[in-house]
Amino acid sequence: MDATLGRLHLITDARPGRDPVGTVRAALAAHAAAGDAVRAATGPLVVQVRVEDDATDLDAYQLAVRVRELCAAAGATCLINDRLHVALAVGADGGHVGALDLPVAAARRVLGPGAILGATARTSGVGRAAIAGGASYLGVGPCYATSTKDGLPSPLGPAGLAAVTGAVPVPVVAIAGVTAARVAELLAAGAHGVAVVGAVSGAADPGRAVSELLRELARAAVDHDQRDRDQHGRDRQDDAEPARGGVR
Ligand SMILES: Cc1ncc(COP(=O)(O)OP(=O)(O)O)c(N)n1
Ligand SMILES: Cc1ncsc1CCOP(=O)(O)O
Ligand SMILES: [Mg+2]
Repeated sequence: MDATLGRLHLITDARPGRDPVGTVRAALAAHAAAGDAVRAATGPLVVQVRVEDDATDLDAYQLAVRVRELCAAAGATCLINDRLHVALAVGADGGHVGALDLPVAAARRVLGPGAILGATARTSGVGRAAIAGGASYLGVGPCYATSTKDGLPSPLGPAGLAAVTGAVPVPVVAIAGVTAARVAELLAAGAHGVAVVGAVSGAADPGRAVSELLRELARAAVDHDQRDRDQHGRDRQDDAEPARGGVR
């Protein structure tokens, strides 16, 4: 697992009437104000710059420049959705591609070996192919119904998510319809983290929404690590004990 990939991915909401830069500022402030334990468990905030499909490259670039500056000053990770030339132009940490974007292997060639590269996958087969092409994490969804993107297939739910997380060796970020209340079940299904648009952009207080998401992610990650340690402890004990009826 990539230890440096943060668990909370905030995707910008660039629909008319939204304030993506203000929301990013509020999110970065909430992350900075979170306790040390929460920040240690959740890692750096990841901000993914996503604009509407019909936005111009100039719009995308101008938003990306501002978000990249804010992220750099705060130690956050900045990724660019779809438009990898914009990622290169602003010096982002990486990018995210899906089925209608550059193929993953081509995206890897564009971004170079050191960049973070996310790829969308709804199945383990697509996920494995993306990893073979150079993806460093997978965005898996829609996990639940969402109102911020049209035309998606039916939601995978935690069971569909688990079918992917159980089959791949890279961090999985659960997306669509994610709320703080759903974080625990998503991490229990094997997700490393979550990506959100509406839960933060549509909140009355985006900073507070980020604080709640971080708190739930930290709690679930710590629970999950503890379960892992317990399980490995049991495995070690089982290995040490001779099989029943065996020679003692
Ligand atoms: C973390 C994460 N997961 C999935 C997506 C969706 O990417 P894609 O399928 O290419 O759809 P668009 O976002 O480009 O409309 C994502 N952006 N981030
Ligand atoms: C970009 C994207 N891809 C799948 S859902 C989505 C938007 C995020 O969904 P939500 O607003 O429900 O967090
Ligand atoms: Mg895309």
